[in-house]
Amino acid sequence: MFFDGVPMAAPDAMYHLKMRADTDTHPNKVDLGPGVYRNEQGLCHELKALREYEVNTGNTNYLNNAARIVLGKDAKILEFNQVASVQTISGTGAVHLGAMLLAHSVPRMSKTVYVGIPAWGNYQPMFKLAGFDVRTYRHYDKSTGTVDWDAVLQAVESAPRGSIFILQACCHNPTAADLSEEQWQILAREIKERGLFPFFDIAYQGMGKGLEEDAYSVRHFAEVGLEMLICQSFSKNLGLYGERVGALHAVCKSSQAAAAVRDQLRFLIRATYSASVVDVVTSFCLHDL
Ligand SMILES: Cc1ncc(COP(=O)(O)O)c(C=O)c1O
Repeated sequence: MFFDGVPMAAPDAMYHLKMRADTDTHPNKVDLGPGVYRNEQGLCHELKALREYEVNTGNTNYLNNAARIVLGKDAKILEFNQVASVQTISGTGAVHLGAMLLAHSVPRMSKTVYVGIPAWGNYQPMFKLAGFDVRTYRHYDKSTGTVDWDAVLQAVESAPRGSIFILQACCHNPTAADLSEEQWQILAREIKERGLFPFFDIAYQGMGKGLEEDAYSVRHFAEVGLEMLICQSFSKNLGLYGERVGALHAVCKSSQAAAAVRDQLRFLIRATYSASVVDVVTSFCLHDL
């Protein structure tokens, strides 16, 4: 009786495409959907960029290494304990937890989120579920095949103070159109001046120009002193899709603020899926980078 009136949920184009691909019986079928490629031996392809990266800290702690990979080995904010990091259920779990944190645990946070379109299809449903008002602007100019920079700037200039901007740090999904370093610098300046909040998603670090170059935006924003969230996925770059390995980092202004944000994240994780499983699947991968 209660469930009788439940309508079907909104269709998901990706899900239907996957269903059709799964049932396709073509003998030469190749599934490129999940963004994890296998080599001739059927093993996950390891990226050179990752193999070359060394975490010379002598520290095998997963979260510490994950933070160093995205923020840089010598990031001052890490030294000063200004970053609250938690393990998440991959990149998607990081975006979800980040949205929950901003919605429920940060009293001063705005309820308005900006997303440049086209975008990864999960941002809008996740932020709407968390109670945000999602506004869109044009990220991509089809006629030039590049970022619609004027539209990006216009969105930033017209957004109410405190608005959240979802930013893909590299390898933009689905357009592959990334901002240049100079554009990231301008954007950081604008975001800072206008009191906006950057919400970074980095799901492909190492798969664009290189592990360090792909994190330029995040590191620059940290360097100029912006608070932000960073959603990190190791699904594609470490070939750990099935294991759901990710992290959420909150860059704060002080170690005291970071401790409080970490505690709020602990609370949200406990209320959602109980615990983070740190150092189980992952430490061996990151240790060997
Ligand atoms: C831009 C972007 N962010 C986040 C994710 C989520 O990644 P994960 O598979 O680690 O949940 C994806 C996956 O396709 C993505 O393309």
